[in-house]
Amino acid sequence: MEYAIITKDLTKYYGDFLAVDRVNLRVPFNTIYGFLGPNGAGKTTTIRMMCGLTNISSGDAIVNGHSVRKEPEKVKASVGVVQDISNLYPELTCFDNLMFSAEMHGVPKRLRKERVLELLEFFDLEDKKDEKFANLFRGLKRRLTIAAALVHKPKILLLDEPTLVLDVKSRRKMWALIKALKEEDITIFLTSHNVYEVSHLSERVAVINKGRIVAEGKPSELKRLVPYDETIELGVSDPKRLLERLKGVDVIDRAYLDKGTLKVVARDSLVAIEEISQVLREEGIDVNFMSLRSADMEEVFLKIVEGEGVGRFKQGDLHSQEGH
Ligand SMILES: Nc1ncnc2c1ncn2[C@@H]1O[C@H](COP(=O)(O)OP(=O)(O)OP(=O)(O)O)[C@@H](O)[C@H]1O
Repeated sequence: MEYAIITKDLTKYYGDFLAVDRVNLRVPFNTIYGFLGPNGAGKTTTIRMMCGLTNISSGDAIVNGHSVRKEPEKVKASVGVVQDISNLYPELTCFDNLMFSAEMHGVPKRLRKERVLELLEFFDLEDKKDEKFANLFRGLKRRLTIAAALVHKPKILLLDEPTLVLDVKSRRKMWALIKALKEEDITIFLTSHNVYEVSHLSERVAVINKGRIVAEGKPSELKRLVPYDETIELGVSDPKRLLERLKGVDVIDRAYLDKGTLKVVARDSLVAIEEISQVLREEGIDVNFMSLRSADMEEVFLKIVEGEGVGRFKQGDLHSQEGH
């Protein structure tokens, strides 16, 4: 099988500090590949090495068939990269930002406008064309930043924490866009520290902790290891009444009371929140708090390290892929 990205003992030292330790990954073409890890695990550093934004200390990455060490220019032409901080200009309009990005990426002048309009349409930003980047809401800013990384039609998109600090709705919109990009034959390598997000979006997942890959496999294998469902947590004036009313709601899988807090697990949390809000209004129940949480990374690592029900989802599985 041909791979979009192969890393071979990819390693990074910052001075004496080992930030990424012999990482070996294989990302097939036309997949969404999730790279999961807590803060400081080495996700950003790995992405930056993959596209030549930071030097590799040892090992190499082969991206779209090109070695980052030997052919960095070919790698740069093959990838779009979106880091957590946007590189766009606040005072420029969306259109001008994309035009400038097209120029920077070497898109021939005669093709730029057409490409930019195409991207504005794809990212549902046509009505923001003449709006300054600074005036956009966060979710739209993130969308435009991704659009800017795609001006040169790269085959591979590296996305660093694409939904960090987005609200629930913007996050869902971003997920839909990421899936739509895959349909355009773009391979997506995305980092996240959100277990639910990575499991929901990706076809394969690698887990990194303290610079080392601790597990690799399919999300279903990860799910066996850690229950990563999102839970809606509610503090309300009449939890029993609310619980009773939620029993017949189709999208809700489980609802239960835990020390006075109502916990709800649903197939689609966003739809469930809308349904719950409706019931709250109808019943005149007051809300003290409502939050959404998924399994945190600490739980994930404890389970992986303890080897609880690890099954095939292990570092070893990574090597067994090579035979296929
Ligand atoms: N320029 C640098 N100089 C020294 N140490 C660095 C540098 N950049 C990152 N590090 C360290 O390397 C480790 C990995 O950082 P990295 O940013 O790659 O992690 P991450 O998984 O992306 O985390 P986050 O989600 O917090 O960005 C961290 O311990 C970080 O403090």
